[in-house]
Amino acid sequence: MQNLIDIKRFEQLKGTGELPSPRGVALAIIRMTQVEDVSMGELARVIRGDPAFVGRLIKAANGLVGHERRAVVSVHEALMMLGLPAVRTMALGFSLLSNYRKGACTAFDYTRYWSSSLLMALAMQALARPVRAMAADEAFSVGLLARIGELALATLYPVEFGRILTAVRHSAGVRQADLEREAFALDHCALSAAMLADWGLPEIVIRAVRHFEQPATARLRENSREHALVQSLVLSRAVAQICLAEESEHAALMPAMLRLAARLGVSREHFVAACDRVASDWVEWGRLLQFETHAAPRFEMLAGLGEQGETAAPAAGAEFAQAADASAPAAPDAGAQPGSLRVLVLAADVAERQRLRQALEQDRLTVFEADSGSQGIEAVVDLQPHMLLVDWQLQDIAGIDVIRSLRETRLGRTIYMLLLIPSEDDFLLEKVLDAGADDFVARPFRPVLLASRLRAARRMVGMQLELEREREEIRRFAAELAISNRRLEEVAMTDALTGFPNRRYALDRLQQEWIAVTRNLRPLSAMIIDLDGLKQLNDAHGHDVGDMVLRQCADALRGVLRAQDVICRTGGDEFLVICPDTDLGAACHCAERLRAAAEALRIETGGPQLRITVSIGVAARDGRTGSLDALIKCADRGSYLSKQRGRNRVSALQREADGD
Ligand SMILES: Nc1nc2c(ncn2[C@@H]2O[C@H](COP(=O)(O)OP(=O)(O)OP(=O)(O)O)[C@@H](O)[C@H]2O)c(=O)[nH]1
Repeated sequence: MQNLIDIKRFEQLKGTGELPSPRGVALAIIRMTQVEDVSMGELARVIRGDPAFVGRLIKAANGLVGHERRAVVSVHEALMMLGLPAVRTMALGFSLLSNYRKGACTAFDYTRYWSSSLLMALAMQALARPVRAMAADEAFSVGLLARIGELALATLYPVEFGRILTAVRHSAGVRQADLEREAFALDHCALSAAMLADWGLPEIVIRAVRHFEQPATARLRENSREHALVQSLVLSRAVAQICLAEESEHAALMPAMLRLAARLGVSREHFVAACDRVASDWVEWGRLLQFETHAAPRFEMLAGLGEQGETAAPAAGAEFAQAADASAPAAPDAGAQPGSLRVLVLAADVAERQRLRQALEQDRLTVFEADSGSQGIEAVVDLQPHMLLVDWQLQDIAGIDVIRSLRETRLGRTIYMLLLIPSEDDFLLEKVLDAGADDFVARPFRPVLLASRLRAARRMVGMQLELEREREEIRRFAAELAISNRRLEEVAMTDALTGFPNRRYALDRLQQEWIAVTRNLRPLSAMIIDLDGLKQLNDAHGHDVGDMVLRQCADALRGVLRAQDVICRTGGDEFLVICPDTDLGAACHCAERLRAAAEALRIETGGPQLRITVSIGVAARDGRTGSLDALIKCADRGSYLSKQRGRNRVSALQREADGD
């Protein structure tokens, strides 16, 4: 991760407390789903607290079911269908969507941003099954959040980011990411990736989000899952762009999209049907989220145009055309086999290319063509073929020079290269070997000979792919180990009853906050919350009921907590709340809200309805609390004082000492 994003810079931005972040019920859902043993029943109960989220969750689950099965109608079913990780990320996405629909950056079109993100979410979901880069349930949220860095920049730097957007709009050739790096020391792609990493999304997703706007820079292996994920994002972005584009631009955008889909192994028929479904789902989602969605294009019709319009220029400003390369060499028809090997034929003569294509296709290879060296090298980067068949002389350059320069690149070293030579002459053969070709085919070109050469090529490519698969297995294994280590760490830091971070986490976190505020002289407060009379409740109703009281009280406190505060369970009936960037007055105000929430709570036990109150002590970092220990003790004494004064109240020793 270190070389993907500048962690230090991200921490600075995070430290401002102004990065888009989830709130309220969504925050509660996210915290709950971080705990492995959270029950579906508990989760469903919290989710029902947000009727808007209920609707969106059920709708997303129905998007997965497709039309073959009975529709999902309850929260419980939706949870079973989607699973915890997907629900978690979905809560995150929808919470951001609800809370950041408007903002201060006047040049940033918030509605269009979310409309486009929603389209990407739907397209990712539709592509997940045929492409198999990731589970469809998670794909939705990945699409929704893939460009969150832009929203973050609009939120953090409304004026400066607005200026950049305006500059990009008015001057062709200026790249948004370059200007962002100049102004903010990181661009929106890096920021999106850092935010997703911070929210705990899997590493493969983070890397894909980091690179999908400039896939060529990522240098990914063609058959890897990561490559498929990046390309799915590129394609989903293209679907979003075409849905939002003017009608006059549709025909120009379609061919590149169809080519990309074919390269991902998605047949034309399947892709067009998926796009039409995305377009109609988008309109429905628009209604649910109260977004304006205009009539989406009819993909069926555009696909027809795409067949005739392969050479049409991309529309001005169409970002996708840059990523998908509208001038890519002629791709095969939808017949491209998802698992078949790709061979790129570089030959100047059209008739010869045609003959080679026939022979290669008979051998079940997927054939791409180009006629010049420069076009060929671009095509190699774009298509990453398994084999290359290069003619002795191309339009602009000798075949051996193409091979030689490709062999100097990492990508070129993995391709099996055959050179077509004019005759089987010793001098030529020496040159072939010198240039780094793996084999040759001499003229006059004989299909039987080519077939035997291809057999050797297949064996070599097969061995190489096998090796890569093994490497990928090892990488995946290492990643799984890292994830399970992380889970263990999380479990060790989490209180099982409430799902809150535990005492160990609280002290670590408080220590970090203490160091941070000492450095930048910002306020910091803490509070100790102690439940009143839990022993009596335990004695009267049993320990199980005592547990219910603890859990429901914890939920109530979490429900009214501000987004930046962290609540932890530090003892049997004791909680610690860390309030960064908060002075004593503001902390007392929060404490009062927490106290009132506990008092208003009616605890359902399945038997009698119970009530509980809490005693709170508040302390802020100042000259009198010169150490972390002193801060905690001061808050603790405050809570003791609240008990002494009759419970159900908030006390702050520092405020009393100041006579407030
Ligand atoms: N049900 C349940 N009870 C717990 C848990 N942890 C601690 N307790 C109980 O909480 C009670 C705390 O008792 P005390 O410290 O006397 O506090 P209290 O009864 O809340 O009374 P005051 O704090 O004086 O208002 C004890 O009876 C503990 O057994 C738990 O996880 N579940």
